[in-house]
Amino acid sequence: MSTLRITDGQVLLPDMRVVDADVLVDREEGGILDVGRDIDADADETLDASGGLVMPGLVNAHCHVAMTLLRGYADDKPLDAWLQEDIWPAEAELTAEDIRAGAELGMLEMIKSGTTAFADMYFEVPTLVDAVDEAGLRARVGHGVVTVVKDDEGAQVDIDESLSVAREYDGAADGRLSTAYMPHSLTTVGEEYLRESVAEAREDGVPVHFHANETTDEVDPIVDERGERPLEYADDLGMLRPQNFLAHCVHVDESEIDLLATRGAAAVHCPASNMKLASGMAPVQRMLDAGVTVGLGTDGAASNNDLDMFDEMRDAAMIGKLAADDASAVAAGTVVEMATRGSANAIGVRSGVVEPGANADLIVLDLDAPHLAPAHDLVSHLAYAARGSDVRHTVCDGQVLMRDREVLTMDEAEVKERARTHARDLVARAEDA
Ligand SMILES: N[C@@H](CCSC[C@H]1O[C@@H](n2cnc3c(=O)[nH]cnc32)[C@H](O)[C@@H]1O)C(=O)O
Ligand SMILES: [Zn+2]
Repeated sequence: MSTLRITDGQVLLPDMRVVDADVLVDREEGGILDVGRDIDADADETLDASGGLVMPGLVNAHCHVAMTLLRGYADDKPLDAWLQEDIWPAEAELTAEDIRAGAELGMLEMIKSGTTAFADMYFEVPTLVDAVDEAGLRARVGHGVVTVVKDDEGAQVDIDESLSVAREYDGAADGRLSTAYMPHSLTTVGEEYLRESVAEAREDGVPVHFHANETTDEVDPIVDERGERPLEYADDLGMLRPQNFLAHCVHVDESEIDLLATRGAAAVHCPASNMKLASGMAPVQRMLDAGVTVGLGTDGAASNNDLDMFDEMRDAAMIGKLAADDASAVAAGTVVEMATRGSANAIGVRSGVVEPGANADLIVLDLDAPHLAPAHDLVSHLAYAARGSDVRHTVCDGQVLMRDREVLTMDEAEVKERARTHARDLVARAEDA
């Protein structure tokens, strides 16, 4: 066996207690072996965590990672106009090389800000799979399907692509990659297409991930046309099942919250995107109280505009209190749980906790910054004061991806330069089209 020992730090345990301990990791299997003060083992590699907090890597449960290329390209518009006027025309020009450049930039940002696993809905999944493999992260990936603007043949091609990449790449990158079938939303994919394709995914045991109840503009037409709530419709289509996870869930009523809880489908809260597009305030505390699994995601960088999950935790706590009109709602421990175990459960990976048997997806946060002094309560700091730039080391699947703020799996300067070039050319093509 080959081992990694993370030494001399404090460790955040699954019950949110912080203790002085080392963590021993199996580098080959990529799992956590032991957590404790007196582990009796010589390790092949060590990582110094003195003055730091060892904690689970954050899990970004809803993202479009290559959208980093469109960061700052179109802001200050509601969802509909933003997608139709700016984002979709630009995305129509995307090439596989663009996706690769954008995905590498996004993963560089994730590794540097302490995210070790993510769920991604986008195009050119085989290219993303390669990029994830090289970056060393863990991901559940899928091809986003939109049928409404396509003829029947085009719609079928899109669906087949999504189902076939889900089948083909599950378990790739030494098991760090998993997949899902990803119809974009209940309004952008037609009913018959959804009914058939979701049944097919289910037969194959493939999870389903989609955007749901993000804006009232998306909810109202379903209610008007069908006389039922969107999640009742989704349930009728077989889309609310335990492995499945829904992005946003902003405008959900009590009956829909109950449906999520009883069916066991997870919600992924995306507070920054919901605020920026003025989509609304998700009833996060009510979903948690009802027993819904809630994860946390950034959504794409074009509606956030970064992929820093520490930012997202703070946003979730803040908007969660406003939504509940209660300062005790969505408390510090709740958002930390949401960004770690909640997200991991939502996307179906055994990460998000520092305990023996879990995936060795860990980060070490440097506690030395002025904004982290004094240290009355480290869980409070994680939710309200820490930043992605406080992350010192990042480990995924037992491999050190960043040591002392140096990313080992990518050339940072090259990745940034390539992304700048691809973004500039992409926007020029979109504006010529
Ligand atoms: N194959 C589809 C693409 C779907 S990928 C997923 C899509 O989600 C879009 N997207 C990004 N953020 C959001 C959001 O907040 N709500 C809904 N869609 C979003 C993103 O721009 C991308 O087009 C097609 O042919 O158009
Ligand atoms: Zn999204």
